[in-house]
Amino acid sequence: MVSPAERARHIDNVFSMVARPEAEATQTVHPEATPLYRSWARCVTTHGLDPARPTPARILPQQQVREHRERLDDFLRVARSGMEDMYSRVADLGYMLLLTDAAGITVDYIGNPSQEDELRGAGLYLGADWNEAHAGTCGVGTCLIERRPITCHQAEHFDATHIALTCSSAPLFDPTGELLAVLDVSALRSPVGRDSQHLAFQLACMYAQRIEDANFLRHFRRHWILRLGRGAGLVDVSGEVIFAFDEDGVIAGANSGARARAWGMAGLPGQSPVGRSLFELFPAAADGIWRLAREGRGIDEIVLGGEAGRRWYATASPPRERWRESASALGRGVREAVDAVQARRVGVSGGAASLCNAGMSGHDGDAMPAGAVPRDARLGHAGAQSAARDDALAIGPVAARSPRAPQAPRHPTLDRLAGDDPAMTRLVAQVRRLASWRMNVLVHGETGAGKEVLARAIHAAGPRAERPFVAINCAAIPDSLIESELFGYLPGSFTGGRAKGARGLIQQADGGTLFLDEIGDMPLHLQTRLLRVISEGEVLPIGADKPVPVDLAIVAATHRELRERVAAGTFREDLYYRLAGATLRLPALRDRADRQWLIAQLYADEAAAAGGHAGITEAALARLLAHDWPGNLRELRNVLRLAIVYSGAGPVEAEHLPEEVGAGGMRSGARAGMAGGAGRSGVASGPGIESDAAHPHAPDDGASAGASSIAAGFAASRRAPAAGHVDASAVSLGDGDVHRLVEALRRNRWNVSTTARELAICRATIYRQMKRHGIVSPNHQ
Ligand SMILES: Nc1ncnc2c1ncn2[C@@H]1O[C@H](COP(=O)(O)OP(=O)(O)OP(=O)(O)O)[C@@H](O)[C@H]1O
Repeated sequence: MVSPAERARHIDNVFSMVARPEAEATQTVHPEATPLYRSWARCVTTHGLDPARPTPARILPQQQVREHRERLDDFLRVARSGMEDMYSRVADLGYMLLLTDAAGITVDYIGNPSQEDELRGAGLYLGADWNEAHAGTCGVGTCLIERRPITCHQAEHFDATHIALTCSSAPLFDPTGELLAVLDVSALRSPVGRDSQHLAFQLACMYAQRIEDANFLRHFRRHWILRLGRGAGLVDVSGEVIFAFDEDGVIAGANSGARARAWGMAGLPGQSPVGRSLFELFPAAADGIWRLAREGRGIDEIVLGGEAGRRWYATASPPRERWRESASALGRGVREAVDAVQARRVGVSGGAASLCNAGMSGHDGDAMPAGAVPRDARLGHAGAQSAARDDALAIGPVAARSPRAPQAPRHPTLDRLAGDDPAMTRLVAQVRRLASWRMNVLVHGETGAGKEVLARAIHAAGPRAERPFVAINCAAIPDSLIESELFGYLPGSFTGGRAKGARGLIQQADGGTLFLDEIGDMPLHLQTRLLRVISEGEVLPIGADKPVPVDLAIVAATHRELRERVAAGTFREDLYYRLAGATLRLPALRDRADRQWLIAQLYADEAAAAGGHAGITEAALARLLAHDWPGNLRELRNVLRLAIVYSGAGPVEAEHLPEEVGAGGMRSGARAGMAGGAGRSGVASGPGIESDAAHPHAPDDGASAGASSIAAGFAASRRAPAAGHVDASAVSLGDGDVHRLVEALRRNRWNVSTTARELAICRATIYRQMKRHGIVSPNHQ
């Protein structure tokens, strides 16, 4: 209990400190407590709080607490297991734990049930509001503002009702770097000395990091993971630095440690590493990282190049989710499949592996492009594989003796982009003509159709090939960071910036190509600044008063219909015309006549990376050709990669493919027809003259209308909303994402949790999207 005399002393102290100049006041306190005294000043001047007028704990009603909890969704489950573990270590010391969201509302708590009344009275309870504006200076509220761990011990609280408490709080960030929650360890009673809380503070930091990393790994469960640490012993379980990357080595996510250190480690100026290639960041370690990732080996020591060539220990692991999902779908042990591949890789003789090699012997063991193997050799190989297997090979084996040397992924050049698809051939021919001109290019195409691959090929084919290619995903960078990422900033121009300032991505692309992916998602105010960059040829970093000249070729890409966005007023028309010097439309994979060629190309790539493989049977190829590939080339690559693993030493057979591949999904053209022509291909010389006549290979709307039951469902929904159908008036049918969402919901019988897991987004997002687009489950109509 706090005595009246202690209260009075505290109130006097707060008033006298707040009345003094900040520099003078903070000199009198523990250096780690200075943010708390800044908070006292804010409480008086900004929040209008009075330490003499106690504010009782504000506990939100259950319904509101539920809403706050729902917004955090799966994260809460991850956090809960971390909290339970932490609580088991601190319960005996009289501590309890709170988890608040970014608004300071307590969304979870664990405390001693026998103290419940006392904890509730002190606000250490579910639903309590610890936002500084309400509760005054406190661990959670001040941590939310400072965005760093903090201890608020006893009389460092602002409100006299809290001065018996001690609280240590640490922030948790989501995978994009947005503040998500605060983990707090508090006690009703504690020794007077602040140092007594040192261990509680360290535990809060450690568990916050663990929970954050667990959430990061859950979020990126479909990505490859690279962990780096300074000590070999711990890196496997708790890398200080974690990157998630895709099959091309492009970084999709970086944990707090990686965001803070990536560029220091690489010896380059500070920017978000997201969207960069790991191999661009750490060229010296590229081979080592790739080998670790591919071969799933244990911990390796690598030299990254930056930080004066310091050594780091690294582990890399393959995507967790894809393996698990497919393992259960195919009813087969992952271990067994991986072992088979590894046996082949290390050249285990005997059994299927040697038979596979024997079948290849007439070809000197060289890696052959898939599909280039003579027919009789393929049949001979298939016969050697298994007498019981009567399915002939449609795509031949890739030699086991010449695995692709571990290396950074290669980007296909223009001549590798098209087989005999007339629209793609025409597109490539036109890109060749465009490449030597200084013209901005806008690429339309569905997700995974190869927009970035095309952008890189354009860059590589032009006079800027030796200069930088800088890619930025406008949708992946949080709004709060995109401006500084793009334009850079001068020292001290915003809170949280680096002391030395940083060059923006635009400046880094000077002389080369800037690839702006998902340009349709760029916020309007940044569109205005980008327009200036393009029209004036100069960039104004944040905090600068003089612009810096830049020479850029810009390739922008989007899966949205930008012209619709212009019409809706969400995309600047003048910027659209600046970007669309030439507009290229990449066809969807299902619309391409060279599908088989592409399957062979990607298979050859994947098989070589796996150290050789035995080919693809005709039955499997038939399924691959029949599939409608909503995820386009990215999906194809993933399916082939996994099939190679599952098929072990034998060829890929139909059973090695995920169930949905070629199992009678929507047929070619249907989805593209509904998606407002996103699947059309061709090139127009300017945005104004694009028309269907310019796209002889555009899908025929008539043919697509009745194509499948799902398409028919959509057609019906245009006429009258029906059970399980979208209210078409509320939906932009040009938006492929909406279709994908509805399809996923249907596939999962409108189970939002299962759909959320499948699409790797949180349930709250799905509910939001359903509401926004008027998607109603049949159960609720
Ligand atoms: N022509 C190609 N040859 C080989 N692989 C390709 C080709 N085009 C695309 N890919 C593969 O498909 C994947 C997706 O390609 P890319 O990232 O260029 O697609 P995107 O259209 O930019 O996707 P998003 O819309 O999601 O940004 C790449 O990782 C690459 O492996």
